[in-house]
Amino acid sequence: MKHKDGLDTAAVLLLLLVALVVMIVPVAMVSPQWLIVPFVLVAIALGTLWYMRRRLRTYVAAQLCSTDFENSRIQYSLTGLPIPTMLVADGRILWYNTFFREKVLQGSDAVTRPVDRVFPDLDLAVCSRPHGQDLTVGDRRFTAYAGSAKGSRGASIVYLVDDTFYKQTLEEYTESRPACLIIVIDSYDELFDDMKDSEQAKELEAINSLLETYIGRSTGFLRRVSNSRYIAVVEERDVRWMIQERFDILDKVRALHPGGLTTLSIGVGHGGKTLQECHQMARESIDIALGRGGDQAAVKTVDGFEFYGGISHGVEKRSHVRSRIISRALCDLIKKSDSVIVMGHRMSDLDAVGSAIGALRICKMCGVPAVIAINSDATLAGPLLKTFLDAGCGKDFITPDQTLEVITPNTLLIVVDTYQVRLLESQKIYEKCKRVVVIDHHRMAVGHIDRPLLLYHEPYASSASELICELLQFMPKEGNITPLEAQALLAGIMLDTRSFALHVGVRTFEAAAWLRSRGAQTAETKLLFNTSKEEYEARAHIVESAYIYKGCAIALSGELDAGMNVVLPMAANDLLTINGVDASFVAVAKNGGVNISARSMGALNVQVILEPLGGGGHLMMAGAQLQNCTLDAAEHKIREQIDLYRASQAANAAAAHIH
Ligand SMILES: Nc1ncnc2c1ncn2[C@@H]1O[C@@H]2COP(=O)(O)O[C@H]3[C@@H](O)[C@H](n4cnc5c(N)ncnc54)O[C@@H]3COP(=O)(O)O[C@H]2[C@H]1O
Ligand SMILES: [Mn+2]
Repeated sequence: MKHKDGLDTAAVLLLLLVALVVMIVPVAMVSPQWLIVPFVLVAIALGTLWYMRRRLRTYVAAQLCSTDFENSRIQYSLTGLPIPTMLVADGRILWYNTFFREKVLQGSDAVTRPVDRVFPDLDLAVCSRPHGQDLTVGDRRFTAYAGSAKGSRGASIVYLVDDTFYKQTLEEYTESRPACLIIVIDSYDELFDDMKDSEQAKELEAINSLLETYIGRSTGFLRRVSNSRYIAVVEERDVRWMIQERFDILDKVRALHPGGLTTLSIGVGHGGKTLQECHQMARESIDIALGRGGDQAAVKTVDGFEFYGGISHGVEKRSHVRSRIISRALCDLIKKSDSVIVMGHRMSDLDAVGSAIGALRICKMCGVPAVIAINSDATLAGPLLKTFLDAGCGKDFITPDQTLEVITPNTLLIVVDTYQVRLLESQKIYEKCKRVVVIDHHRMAVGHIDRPLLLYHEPYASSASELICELLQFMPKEGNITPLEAQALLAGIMLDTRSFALHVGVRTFEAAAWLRSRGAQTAETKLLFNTSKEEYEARAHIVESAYIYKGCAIALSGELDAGMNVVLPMAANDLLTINGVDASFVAVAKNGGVNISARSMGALNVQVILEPLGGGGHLMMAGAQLQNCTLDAAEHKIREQIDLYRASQAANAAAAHIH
């Protein structure tokens, strides 16, 4: 019936056309003004054609795609093929078989229509490749293959293989891969110890119901496995939205208390081959999340770790018992060694050298030969080193290369004040020493020393010197540190706490009091921080040039004279004393790169801000060294990270407001 309509229309149109031609010639000759009539008629004809194009197409399709093929062997061979097939020429659809009409076009017609209108995603060039092209039409999924049709010039044949089932299955497979989450309530014991049972129950119920709703959104389940620990097994699709929402459960739990008392840490393992592997990855992730101070999510991926959150202060969580155990274990390890090398981070500072001196004392008390490996020409602790050299302790300090000859398989390396391989004073020593101990207080970051024999890592301690003090206090009184050594350790603590202003806990004062009892003089210690007049001037100059951006002081400076490195961190400290400054960033050009020192009063986490730039450190003290970078680029990067940080802070405040 439809086809007949099409035929009628065509006949009518043809008649109209003939009538037109017959009319135009005499009219044009006699009275040209009447030419308007044929033009109107042409317009009507075209309009009708446009209006009827659908039916016309159906008609043409019926003519072309019918089952009689007097003229085409291609069509003949393709019609019987049980695969949807079409012929395309000059970007238009020329022909298709009945399967195509039914399966792909759902019974409608598309002959003569442009291919890119009917299938906007179809790319013939891509289809011609061996793997074809993925094509979605309606709710069906196809793979389209194309080839040139022999015998019909320039035309291509397009086959569509309907693999909806396989593609959906594959998608479902990837989406439903297992993933594991380990969730820990940070400082659970400290938090719940002083609470009444009823308060505990209320607190737990709030956390539980938040967690249950969160995991309830997923396809998986949640189990509490110990007082402070939960395990959730979910699917890849869930991890995706969790990452997309940047684990906002952290914010919700933090918002339970105005002061952010309750926080969570989450370790995520996904993408592993088995559930077991994912669980292992989640365990590694939670370790690093806790090692960085908690209140954050760590996700282990193939390329390493990614971190989300982590904007609040950690809660101090240490015990004397642990220090005693570590102290004994360290002594055992030292006594089992032929020799010990103590080493800090590159560009050693008072804390690195001070804690190294303390560690050296432990070795001496264990009766094992030991040295400190240090580059005395690249140090920020010049005055301290000089004091020791003047006191006749020169043989305790040797350059890293000199130690290489004496290293045996039984040499112990004690790394202090850093946990990162790339920041070590000497990579060579690290590579050569099989047995390593790490004593550090920095938040853990990617690229840390792998599997040390012993790890004394307390992100809540003020300094490495404080940690060493704790260990020394469990050693016998006789033969313990000398007054000069006590001074070195005190200097280390004072440096990292900015003279007891920041990051001090009860334990810091305990350590300082003990050092005092061992003969450390505060006034003399303070002298170790003195600088030359030139350094003082350079520092004042940098401070002068600073400007405030979103509550952060930013100062830039060209290259400083050699040996003036200490000016950079000192200027950053100075800037913090300005009213209304939450954090300071000082960037100084150095050997074609830029060194950055950042300090904060605690309202901002400068570690989080500098980590994307390849730096790190602490909540209140961080640094970064950018290679091949101009000052302008460094400034831009710093401001970019401040923007991001401030934005996430604002988002957090909003979340806290809702609760
Ligand atoms: N690429 C990177 N990746 C990961 N972490 C990185 C890093 N670059 C720097 N850091 C960390 O950031 C912290 C701050 O470094 P910054 O050089 O500003 O500041 C250092 C040091 O330059 C500064 N300093 C040294 N002598 C000083 C003095 N006489 N007066 C004032 N400050 C001094 O005291 C700070 C001691 O900080 P601390 O050793 O605990 O921790 C350091 C360092 O370990
Ligand atoms: Mn240090």
